[in-house]
Amino acid sequence: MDDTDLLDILGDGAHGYFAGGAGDEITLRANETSWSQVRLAPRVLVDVSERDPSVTLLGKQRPSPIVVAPMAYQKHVCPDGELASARGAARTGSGYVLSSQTTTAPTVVGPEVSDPWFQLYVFRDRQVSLDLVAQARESGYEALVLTVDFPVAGWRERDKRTGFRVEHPVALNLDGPPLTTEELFALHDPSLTWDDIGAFAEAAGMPLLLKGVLRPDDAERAVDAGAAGIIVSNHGGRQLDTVLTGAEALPPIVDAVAGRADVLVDGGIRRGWDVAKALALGADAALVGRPVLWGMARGGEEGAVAVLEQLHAELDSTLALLGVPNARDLDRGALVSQV
Ligand SMILES: Cc1cc2nc3c(=O)[nH]c(=O)nc-3n(C[C@H](O)[C@H](O)[C@H](O)COP(=O)(O)O)c2cc1C
Ligand SMILES: CCCCCCC(=O)C(=O)O
Repeated sequence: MDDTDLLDILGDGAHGYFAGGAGDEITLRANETSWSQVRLAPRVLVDVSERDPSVTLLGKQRPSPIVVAPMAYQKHVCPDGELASARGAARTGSGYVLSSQTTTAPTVVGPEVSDPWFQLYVFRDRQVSLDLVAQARESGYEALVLTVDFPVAGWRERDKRTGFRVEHPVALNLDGPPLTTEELFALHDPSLTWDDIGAFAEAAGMPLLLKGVLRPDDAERAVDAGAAGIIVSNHGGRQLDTVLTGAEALPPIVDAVAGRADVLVDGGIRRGWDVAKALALGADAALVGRPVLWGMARGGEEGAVAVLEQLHAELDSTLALLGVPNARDLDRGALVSQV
């Protein structure tokens, strides 16, 4: 996809922050290529005249397996910020996760989309995080996504070069001039451990998902700690460079979890057939990040809708051509290694 216009639209600082990854950006690139290396094995002569992309998530039927990933500071992408992405999700039947680094209040975004989830970071001032949990619960969010792959920020050379400064996330109630990403990231609590997860699960009062898990043993520990779901993710290649990709990490995690919790995946999902591959490898849903931001940068809410509509149309085409008309029937039998 030609994205040379994005640098002009966003400028060097914002473009570097939103598009960039950690280190040499090896994982950032691998995220996309590893989906393209998973090969589909279509079945022929199947009646595909009716297709159904719906899936079950947290015990509830959802119209789509596509979920908009939590992403920070969206007013730097387009003036409507998180309202544009949330409305895009609502208009296309996609799921939606609001970042705790939102530039639009959770109370304002929540009513725009059905069954939104709220993503949480744990700050050094734990009360700030607990207040956010209470706010999410009172605003009707369906689930809490606790991101666990950010004890410290990744080594992000683009941000170091540009010194990009961020409009304050509304949920943090900060005064004063905009901060650099490094200053904001320093608010994180690097001492968070498994011992703390139970307390957050209890405070949540709603299903808890852990986002940023890449190992089967950690996934099992998350389930034992009470997680209702796991999001297999390397944070879009923005944390530790050269780690494994979502496509690589997913199958052993699905096997380890063995149906005891929902498993979602993200990183580099760019096409509807990537979504189908994620489901075939055992995911219950797939999150999409940057493509939604690029739609917003080009066309605000309409741009987000266009990106999500295209992903859904590609998924529909994949279900038909693969000979698996119902997304919930996708399994490893649809992949080359199983033929
Ligand atoms: C600009 C940007 C900001 C992000 N902010 C958050 C965040 O606030 N919380 C979080 O859990 N993940 C955050 N992520 C990670 C995404 O939720 C997701 O894991 C990743 O973007 C998926 O990869 P993709 O962009 O290749 O689709 C962010 C990603 C990007 C690109
Ligand atoms: C306390 C600020 C943390 C913001 C992290 C946003 C993010 O996840 C990312 O940039 O990646």
